[in-house]
Amino acid sequence: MRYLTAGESHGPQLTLIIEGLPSRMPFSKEKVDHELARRQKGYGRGRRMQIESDEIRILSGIRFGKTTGAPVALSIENKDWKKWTEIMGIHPDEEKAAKRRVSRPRPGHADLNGAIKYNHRDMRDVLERSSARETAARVAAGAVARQLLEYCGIRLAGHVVRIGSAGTRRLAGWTAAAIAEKSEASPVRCLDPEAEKEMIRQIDEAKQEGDSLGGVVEVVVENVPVGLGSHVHWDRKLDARIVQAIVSINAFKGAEIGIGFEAGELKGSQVHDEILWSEEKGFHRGSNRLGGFEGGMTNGEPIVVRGVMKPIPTLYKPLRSVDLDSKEPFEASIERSDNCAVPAASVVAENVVAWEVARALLETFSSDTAEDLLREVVRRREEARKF
Ligand SMILES: Cc1cc2nc3c(=O)[nH]c(=O)nc-3n(C[C@H](O)[C@H](O)[C@H](O)COP(=O)(O)O)c2cc1C
Ligand SMILES: C=C(O[C@@H]1CC(C(=O)O)=C[C@@H](OP(=O)(O)O)[C@H]1O)C(=O)O
Repeated sequence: MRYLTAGESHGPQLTLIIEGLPSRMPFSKEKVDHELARRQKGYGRGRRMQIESDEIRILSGIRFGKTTGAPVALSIENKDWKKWTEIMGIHPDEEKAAKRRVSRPRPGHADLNGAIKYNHRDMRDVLERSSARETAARVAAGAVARQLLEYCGIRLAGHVVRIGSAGTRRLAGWTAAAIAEKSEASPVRCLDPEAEKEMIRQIDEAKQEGDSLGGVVEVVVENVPVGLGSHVHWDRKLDARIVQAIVSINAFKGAEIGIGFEAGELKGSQVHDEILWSEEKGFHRGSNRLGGFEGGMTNGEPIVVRGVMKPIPTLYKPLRSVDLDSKEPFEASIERSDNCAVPAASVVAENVVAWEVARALLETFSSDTAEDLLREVVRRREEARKF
């Protein structure tokens, strides 16, 4: 299963094509729109999110609420586009476009590297595509994958564990359903009310100072069959593919599985999860510090993955940069921006993880129809329990 996205931040729409979904999978437009709406929310978002109201238009691959097995094409309209038609060159107004030409690279963005690489003197040709607007299409892809996971009884949830210096402790004993319910009720998608208060205070403080904040998000996937991914080759290791998916989200600088980087400070006996057996569960682990993976394969424990997002690079408090034409220094400042998008990015993280798990599911239990897939998943669960 694979997908492609196309679209600029201020172009007419985002386009998504998903290829390789099994046929007869129940498909709900409302569930995709629900994920898109979640991505738009969160404390710290800027004015653009008041303009957009993301929803998908189904263009192909779905009939009567089910996949047909053909490529699924979806689009998401950019409402803001109506104000950008001349500048974006769709109905060209060269004078207006020249006035809005971007010759001043913003630190922390793709602007300068992209301009040199693709030989653009107007960095709008870079920034339009490097914008995190594209994550709306990726969330739509994940929201479709999520419906396949749901069909196979696999549940997924995410939350924010850090914003600035405000953070929560590691979870113990939370189900995905409980994480989803509690995080949904929080403006910063945080499970701890004390940490939530401090996160909001720090976002406000940063905003007042014209600054921005990053943070850490966590995604948990439950009821995963044993053996997704593989130890046999580097690019089949599912933990590695999940890390890649997280770091591919705009502004994400790292990811860890389970206790991740903390493992470097501890002894082996404090890290590895002991293997237990019972009649009811079959083989299972006594703890889940390794986040559901050994040897690049799922071990049946929940997948736990964290990702770190840097602070938003566009600041009201200007940063020094140099003009492309004059080579004169200037101070980069802005018209509008998010000042913290960590809560929104946690929704993106959930959905890119959903995509990778669904992709691995289809590789392990290759099936033309959703019913065949479910049969294979149930069989693997049964075999693992009796092993
Ligand atoms: C949901 C989301 C919203 C974002 N909003 C903004 C924003 O409003 N302003 C901004 O400068 N960067 C924003 N970013 C981050 C930039 O897109 C990102 O830092 C930039 O494209 C450079 O990529 P890199 O940080 O991965 O190197 C956002 C990222 C995400 C995930
Ligand atoms: C449009 C979205 O986020 C945008 C991501 C973004 C960036 O530089 O990444 C910059 C801002 O765009 P604009 O300059 O149009 O306000 C955000 O609003 C979105 O998340 O849908």
